[in-house]
Amino acid sequence: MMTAKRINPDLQRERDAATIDPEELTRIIFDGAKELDKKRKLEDAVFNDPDYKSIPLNFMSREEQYEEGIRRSAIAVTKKEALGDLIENHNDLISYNTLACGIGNAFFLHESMFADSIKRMATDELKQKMMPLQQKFEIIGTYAQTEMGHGTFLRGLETTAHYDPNTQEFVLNSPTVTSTKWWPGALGKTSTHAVVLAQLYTQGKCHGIHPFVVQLRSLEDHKSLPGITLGDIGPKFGYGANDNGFLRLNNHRIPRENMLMKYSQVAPDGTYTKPPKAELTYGTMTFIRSMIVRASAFGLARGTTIAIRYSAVRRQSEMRPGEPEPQVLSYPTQQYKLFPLLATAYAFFFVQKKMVETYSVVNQQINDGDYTRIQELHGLSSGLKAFTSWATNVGLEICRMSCGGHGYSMSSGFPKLYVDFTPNCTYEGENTVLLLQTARFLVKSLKEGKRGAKLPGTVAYLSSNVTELRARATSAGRDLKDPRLLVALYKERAMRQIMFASDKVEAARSEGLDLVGALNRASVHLVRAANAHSHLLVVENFHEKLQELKVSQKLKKTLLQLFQLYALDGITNCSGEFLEDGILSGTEVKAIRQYVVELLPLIRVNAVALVDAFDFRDEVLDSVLGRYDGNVYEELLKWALSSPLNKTDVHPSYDKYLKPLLHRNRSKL
Ligand SMILES: CCCCCCCCCCCCCC(=O)SCCNC(=O)CCNC(=O)[C@H](O)C(C)(C)COP(=O)(O)OP(=O)(O)OC[C@H]1O[C@@H](n2cnc3c(N)ncnc32)[C@H](O)[C@@H]1OP(=O)(O)O
Ligand SMILES: Cc1cc2nc3c(=O)[nH]c(=O)nc-3n(C[C@H](O)[C@H](O)[C@H](O)COP(=O)(O)OP(=O)(O)OC[C@H]3O[C@@H](n4cnc5c(N)ncnc54)[C@H](O)[C@@H]3O)c2cc1C
Repeated sequence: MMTAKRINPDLQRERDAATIDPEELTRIIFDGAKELDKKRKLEDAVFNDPDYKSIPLNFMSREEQYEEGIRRSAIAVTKKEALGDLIENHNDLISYNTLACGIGNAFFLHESMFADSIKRMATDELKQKMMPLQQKFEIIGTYAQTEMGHGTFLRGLETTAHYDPNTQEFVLNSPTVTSTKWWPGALGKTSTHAVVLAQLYTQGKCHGIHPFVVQLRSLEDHKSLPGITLGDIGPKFGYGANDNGFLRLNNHRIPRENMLMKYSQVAPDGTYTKPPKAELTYGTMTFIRSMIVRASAFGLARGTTIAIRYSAVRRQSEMRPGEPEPQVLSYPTQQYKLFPLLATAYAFFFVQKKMVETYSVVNQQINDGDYTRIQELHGLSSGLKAFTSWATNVGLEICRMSCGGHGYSMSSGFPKLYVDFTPNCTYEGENTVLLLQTARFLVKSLKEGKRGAKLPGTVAYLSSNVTELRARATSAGRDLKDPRLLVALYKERAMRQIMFASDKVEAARSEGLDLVGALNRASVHLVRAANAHSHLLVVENFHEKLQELKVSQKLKKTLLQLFQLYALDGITNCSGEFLEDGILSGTEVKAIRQYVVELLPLIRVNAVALVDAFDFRDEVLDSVLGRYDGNVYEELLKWALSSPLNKTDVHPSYDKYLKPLLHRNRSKL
């Protein structure tokens, strides 16, 4: 990671003063020395390969970005084969693709949602036919669910698949403008196939949305097939290299076997068999939601790395005449902007591990036909996806602004980081909608808990009552920095928010509203409750990790400080919810505000080491401000000089427009 170049002395001083060894922490983040070694070898394989060099994305047109994305994605597939053991699991594959494809992985959906849908929901016969083609990249697939008119409300999708028993085919149609599939990644120009979600009609009855494998383009010349109209939806906020697309189907026929029929079936004569659980169709979305928690951790880690390194290098404002200008990292207000986000990034790293573990356990149970934990997984993944992606989205903007003017330059890396991250709040389930799903599960769990039912792990606390929770908090003592007390406080806050929202639902019900109407009337409270619950899970999990980790005393102390900062700062940001039921007194909230300020200089000692521990190579960070060597100013100048506008001293527009303007009165003189 370290280059032979001179390290900026301010940054070097920060590293020399650190009390922790960042490498010890890096090994924890990346699941041990072996995995870390693999990650670094993968990075070497990509960054030492000249085929993966591109000119900066910011200097390319959209068409050039798309072509470059395809070029890199295609060579990544072939080069991957030579990497052997370096790609052992799904995480390795994602890491490799992210590195290799750089500006945009054209095959993300091919290897995730398309492959997962088939593995999860196809019959064995269809799997045997499709999976080798998918794995060998003889076809390219995507996931076409969202339509122009509906993304959230899946039951409202309008694409139809009518079964024709005479030919044993489904006939697919886009009956309205709003039924046009719209947004799916790699749909416009790249994919040859898609898993298409459509309303299934057989024997004159609609059975709701079901997934079908549909071929879109010829495997000979890549032309779209008859009955298929495809295209790119145009430039977006970000993701310039990706061809998010539209699709219209006009009497397009596919064989009956192309329906994903593991759980629900249409027999050759058209007889329909429903799935054991309708939600099984939604499993692929749950899988990606759990991955977005990981993306949130990495996104915030990247933003804080840039902002904290740059803040150590940047000096601004003589405090007293003649004194050296301080590093901006020395200002408490700068620390207050950045260190809670740094602590949040660590909290998210730990919770994403928990999310992935829970996902794989429950997913295995589902594969084995045990559906008892589907709802818990849905509540957990929806809540954590929304909670973490929103926090990262907000955090990245704070990081950018903390870099002053240079944060606004593309060279900072923030514009691309932000525009590519922010759709995590929208795709794979819009965040408000997902928190409402979590809340629905919480309200139900609270009710069941009151009836004495045994509740699953993440909501087990809802079978207690607030008096018990308060007693537990009291027995933890009243040291407001004690992790056990902090977890107990968050638990009571979540419980009370859930109770409050549930009471509002009940009140609306008693006024005669049906459940849906009552949930809608109480929805603002429900979102708050789901947020409080997800916040608790992050805090509680961080605390558990602190207890489990076998690390040096110095690192333990630093992680404890990060935990305290995360938990205490979280309280100050939502203090109303802790005050309104007397969970904390006004005096205690004021004390907590002061503790947050007191933690800042303690974290400062290790701030640079803590971001170094995220182990982003400069090529990955792609930021002049966040460089490991801190040589920001020299590189800013180089970056500007490489701008195409600076290719010539006099731009052609001078002769076209400026000269006629400037010289227009000359003849008159
Ligand atoms: C480093 C890592 C990199 C990673 C990078 C990532 C990049 C990613 C790139 C990605 C590119 C982007 C790719 C894309 O964007 S792909 C498109 C993604 N689209 C969406 O996510 C659509 C969001 N909408 C829905 O999911 C549903 O329609 C919702 C959930 C809103 C409502 O649904 P619906 O109106 O039908 O139903 P209902 O509310 O009456 O509820 C009915 C019942 O169903 C249960 N239920 C609902 N859902 C689930 C579930 N999943 N598991 C288990 N259960 C579930 C629910 O609890 C309820 O149960 P009950 O209460 O009745 O018992
Ligand atoms: C970059 C990107 C990539 C994408 N890739 C894919 C892909 O590969 N495949 C695919 O199928 N789709 C894809 N999508 C589509 C994406 O999944 C949807 O946009 C997303 O699910 C949100 O749905 P929507 O656009 O209908 O939003 P809407 O539901 O229209 O949301 C608009 C507003 O309405 C609110 N709202 C909606 N319903 C409710 C409710 N019930 N209660 C309260 N508030 C509500 C929302 O909170 C939001 O504020 C992609 C989108 C983007 C931006």
